[in-house]
Amino acid sequence: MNIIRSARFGASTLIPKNCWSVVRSISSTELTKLEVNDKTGIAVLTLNRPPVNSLNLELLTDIRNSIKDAESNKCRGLILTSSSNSVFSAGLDFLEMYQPKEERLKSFWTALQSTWMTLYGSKIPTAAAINGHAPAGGCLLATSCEYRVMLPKFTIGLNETLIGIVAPNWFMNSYLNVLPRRVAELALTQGKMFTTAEAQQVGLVDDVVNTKEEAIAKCEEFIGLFKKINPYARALTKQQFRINHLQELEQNREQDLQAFIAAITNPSTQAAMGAYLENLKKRSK
Ligand SMILES: CCCCCCCC/C=C\CC(=O)SCCNC(=O)CCNC(=O)[C@H](O)C(C)(C)COP(=O)(O)OP(=O)(O)OC[C@H]1O[C@@H](n2cnc3c(N)ncnc32)[C@H](O)[C@@H]1OP(=O)(O)O
Repeated sequence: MNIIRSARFGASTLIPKNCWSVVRSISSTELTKLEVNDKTGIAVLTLNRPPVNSLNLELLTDIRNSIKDAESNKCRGLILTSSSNSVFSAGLDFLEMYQPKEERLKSFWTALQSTWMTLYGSKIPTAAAINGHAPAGGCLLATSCEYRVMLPKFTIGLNETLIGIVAPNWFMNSYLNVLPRRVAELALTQGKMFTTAEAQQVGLVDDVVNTKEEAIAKCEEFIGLFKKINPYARALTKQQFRINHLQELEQNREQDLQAFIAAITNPSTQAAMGAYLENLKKRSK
């Protein structure tokens, strides 16, 4: 086969010459698809864990690997979106946290920490095309990006207090990176889920559009703003804004893990989570 190398996005990428297409798959798993537009160099990472993209150990691991793949392929930016028409991500998978096995619980939280650090600290521009509901961990993914655009009539927010759990510092820091302190405090203490319109009003999302295609185009527009900016200067500037939050978790990973295990395995948390889950199941019937 006639193979050429893509000099633009990394020398290791092999492209069959006769099948050159604008959108090319970089990597894909059962749960995620990472595609790059060869014209723009912008990658789209689609979460694909039906029905609601709840974040379990495997999905978190695939998301982290995909971000690394986008970086190592020298993509010019990364857009996160969902294959669902109604849910961006339902947040952490309750089945990982309800009546858990300790070893799996540890791996799960460690994967979440790593995924967050990789996304929040990514050197390339990141954007979220929020084409569905984004509660809790879904909101964390979105707020870890640099730009958010959302479709109408969905909801987004950190609703942990409603479930009887406390969002860790780094969840709060991601929120505080986009929301004024008072708005964040009020929202977090109430477990508020913002409608799309409310989210735009408080600045939780930057833009609202009607379709997923428009959302991706808006994200591309945002990433395009950096076309003429030196990527090294851009990355270091972003890092200076985020380094304290990243270091705070990096230096306290073990304590954070132990705090999570203690909080989740506490009988009252398990009872609250069980009741929440039951309610969720009832609602979905
Ligand atoms: C260091 C200090 C201590 C740390 C403490 C822990 C901190 C971290 C804690 C939490 C972060 C989280 O992310 S917890 C997850 C929070 N997520 C939610 O509350 C969302 C719940 N889901 C919904 O509201 C809705 O499902 C939806 C709006 C996202 C979509 O609604 P829709 O009507 O489209 O779908 P259904 O409700 O019918 O759901 C379909 C199906 O999926 C199951 N489901 C939904 N969400 C989850 C989930 N997060 N995990 C696992 N499963 C989920 C739902 O039960 C349905 O299942 P069945 O079809 O089997 O009934």
